[in-house]
Amino acid sequence: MSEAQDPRANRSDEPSAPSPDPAVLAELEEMRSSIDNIDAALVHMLAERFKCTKRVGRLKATHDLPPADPDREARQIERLRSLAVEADLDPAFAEKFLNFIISEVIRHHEAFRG
Ligand SMILES: O=C(O)C(=O)C[C@]1(C(=O)O)C=C[C@@H](O)C=C1
Repeated sequence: MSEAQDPRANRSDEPSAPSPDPAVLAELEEMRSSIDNIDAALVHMLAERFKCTKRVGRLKATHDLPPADPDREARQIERLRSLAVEADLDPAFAEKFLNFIISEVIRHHEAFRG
């Protein structure tokens, strides 16, 4: 998107925002550093999960089992929704996130079957 199209771009006829207090910037940097650590942990955890599900996919393909198991998914969703509530995370978001991951896993499982 060009600067002209970007609604967040600073318009030349508007004064620029005052520079924030250095203490505010330091706090923002500290929080961003934690966010970066958490994002890295998420990537590593997802990589481990996909290593497991690739083994499951190979096993299912070898033994001619169906890629998807809706009963297992229903139990996973139920469990994650309840964990989300306990953790003060939106359960609908937790469910969407799990479904997003599982749909990618099923795509991998189907590719194993050829
Ligand atoms: O447990 C399985 O049977 C899997 O294939 C793994 C998995 C998952 O990613 O958790 C993926 C697809 C199934 O529908 C259910 C669960």
